[in-house]
This record gives sequence, C-alpha cells and structure tokens, in this order.
Amino acid sequence: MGSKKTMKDIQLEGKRVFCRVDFNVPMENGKVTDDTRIRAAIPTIDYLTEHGAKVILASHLGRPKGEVNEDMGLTAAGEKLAELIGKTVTKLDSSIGQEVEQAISAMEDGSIILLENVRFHPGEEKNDAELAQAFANLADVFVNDAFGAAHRAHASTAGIANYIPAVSGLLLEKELEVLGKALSEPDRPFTAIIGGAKVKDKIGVIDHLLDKVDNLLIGGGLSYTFSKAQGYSIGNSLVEEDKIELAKSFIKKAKEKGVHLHLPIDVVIADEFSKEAETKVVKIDAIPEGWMGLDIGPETAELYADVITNSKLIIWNGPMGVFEMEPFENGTKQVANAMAETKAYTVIGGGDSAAAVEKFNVGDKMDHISTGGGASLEFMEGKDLPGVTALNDN
Ligand SMILES: Nc1ncnc2c1ncn2[C@@H]1O[C@H](COP(=O)(O)OP(=O)(O)O)[C@@H](O)[C@H]1O
Ligand SMILES: O=C(OP(=O)(O)O)[C@H](O)COP(=O)(O)O
Repeated sequence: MGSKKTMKDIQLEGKRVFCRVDFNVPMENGKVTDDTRIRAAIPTIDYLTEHGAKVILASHLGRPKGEVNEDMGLTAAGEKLAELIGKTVTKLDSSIGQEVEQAISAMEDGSIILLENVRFHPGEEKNDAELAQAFANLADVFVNDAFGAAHRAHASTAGIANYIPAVSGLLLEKELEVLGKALSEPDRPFTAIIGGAKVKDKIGVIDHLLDKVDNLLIGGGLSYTFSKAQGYSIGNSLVEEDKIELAKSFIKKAKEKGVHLHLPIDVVIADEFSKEAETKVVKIDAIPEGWMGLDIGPETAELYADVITNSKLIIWNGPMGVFEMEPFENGTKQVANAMAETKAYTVIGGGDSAAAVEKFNVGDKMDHISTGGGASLEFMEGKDLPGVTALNDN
C-alpha cells in the first residue's frame, strides 16, 4: 500500500481541516451506548486543536440511504465527544451549504465543528464528484481518520482527496501500522482465530491467512461448513452448502503449506436456537439429526487456549459461538481469557469479537482492538482500502 502522508507531515496552524472520523456508534433511545470509536478519534482531534487547526469533523451514522433520518443524526455523538474531550463541539444541522460555510468562516483556530451525517446526501455513498468537491471547498486539508469506513469509496472518505491535500490521522495510521506489521513481518508462531457467522465474508481472509500464519483456529458458525467438508453430519447447524468444496480446498492448502489448521473436535449442541434450549456436549462427528452446534466444546476450547498460550502473535476475528446467549458463551469466553493471559501480541479485528472481549471484561488486556470490522477484514485479505489509497503518497 506504500507509505502515505500523515498529518504530522503538514503545516496545520490556521488551516481548515476536514477530518473524516468514524462516529458510526451504537445508539439506543437517542443515546450513545458504546463510545469506543469516539474515544479512538480523540488523539487526532486533540493533535489538530493543539496545532491551531480549525477542526471540521465529518462522519456517517448508520445507513440512512441518502435521506435525512432523525434517528441517525450526530447530535448525541457530538455531545459525547464534547464530554470526553472537555471542549466545545459545535454541531451543525447539515454537512454542506450556506449555514455550514458561515459557521466555518467564523471559526477560531483550535475550535471544533461537527457536521451532520454525511450519508444524508445520496452522493456520499455514490462517491459523487460534486458532493466531494463541496466537502473539499469547506477546507484546506483533508485528514482521514475513519479506519472503520476506509473500505468504502465514498465522497467523504475518498472522493474529497481529489481536490485538496489528503493525509491520514493518527488512528488510521496506527491501525495500518499494527495490522500491516502483523501481516508483513509477524512474530512467530503467528496464529489467526476465525469465527462468527458470515462464512461468505470470511472465505477470502481465510485463503489469504493460509499464506501467512502458522496456526489457524476455526470456530463459530463457519466451522460447520468445514465439518461437512470433513464428511461429518452437522444436523441443523449453520452451513454454506456452496462453500463446502472451498472448505475442502482450504484443508488441502493448509496441509501443503504446513499450516496447523485446527477445527473443533467437540461441540455444544442445542435442540433449538434459544437460550432455553436443551443442550449437550458431543464429539464433532456425533451431532444428531435435528440438533445444531452453537459453541465449540470444552476440549476444543482447551486446545485453542493452548495454541494461544504458545503463540507470539494472534489475530482474532469472529466469536467461537453464540456468545450473546449464556449457554453458548463458554468457548468465546475461554478464548478471550487465553488471549488476555498470553504473552503474545494480541489483535482483535473489530465487530463482534471486540464486543465479546468487552463483555468478558478483558478489552484492556488486548494489545490492539481495531475500530473497523469490515475494514480490518478487507485489509487482512490483502485488498486496498479506498480511504487509504486516496491519500497523498509520502
Ligand atoms: N455456531 C453458531 N451458529 C450460529 N451463529 C453463530 C455461531 N457462532 C457464532 N455465531 C454468531 O456469529 C455472530 C458474529 O458473526 P460475524 O458477524 O461473522 O462476526 P464479526 O462481527 O466478529 O465479524 C454472533 O452474533 C454469533 O452469535
Ligand atoms: O461500522 C462499520 O463497519 P463494521 O461494522 O464492519 O466495523 C463502519 O462504520 C462502516 O459502516 P458501513 O458498513 O455502513 O459502511
């Protein structure tokens, strides 16, 4: 991906900076329920204000499909930022137009404005040139700190970079450095743990990781596609029938490459997808008709914990089971605890795995929790991220 200019490389004093952040935070009843992404953007915002920039923050929230949607406004996110940063944050009602231009022309150095949700404009997700130019006209410099949205080629993440100097913020830089270093010069043994439900989304990353890792641990809903590829019955467990051949080819590729591919050896099964379900622990080749696997079993969890303990670098994406329901949380919890205790450098690839380590109170024991689920996956697949590609080269 080459090296990109960062905001440390440029003069910021008195400059109007269009700073794209990812404030796409979970909300309930108009309140922010997890402020991780807001906190993660603060070092960049502090750096900009301390260097005398006029900080114009832009973000999306949810998927409003190009229309104004009051439930997806950024007012609550702005209030949360003001509280966390201890500074005034002036929230505007739109992201382009006269009101915005006037507010920006009245800004003092070191002050902060937060624009309204950029996805209220249909041009944002279309990477519309006119909208990108309108954003660019508001500022002298574009700072992209929205790692979580860096896999999107949108007007405020990529298009704007065609019109004004474009550099990375501190969070984006750190995410790329940690994930990039992990993949390019890993400490070994290097272990990847892949779980979760979205088999299709993770196939690409499994393929790419097989070229890099020493151990690959598979759990969660996607493991049953591998079980079926091994010839086992899986009852009503989650399966992606059209990916079974691919799973077989991964088992073969792992053998050829000398990668230790670990698949579950036992499993917690349930007679229905419910926390009230009847449950049992069985060997992986003994799932009866009508039952479904909802967690890795205790022997598998112990084996995985062992591999984790003996690794030097670990990347984890996707829970080992339906950890949201207590009877099926144990596998994910044991993996999280082993990650917390290992001496290895531990990287969590965003999304539900980040939620899981927080749930089990070990978030602060991880070395790096990525703020991007989809973005970190695409990065680990070796794909270019448009929000990064668009930035100026060093
Ligand atoms: N065996 C399983 N069967 C069905 N769903 C599962 C299973 N194991 C894990 N899941 C579900 O997978 C979801 C997370 O999947 P995914 O979105 O792919 O992970 P991530 O967000 O970490 O990338 C969780 O909600 C979890 O309940
Ligand atoms: O939450 C996000 O993605 P993630 O859940 O994959 O981390 C980002 O803010 C991107 O949002 P989008 O998937 O609606 O483009």
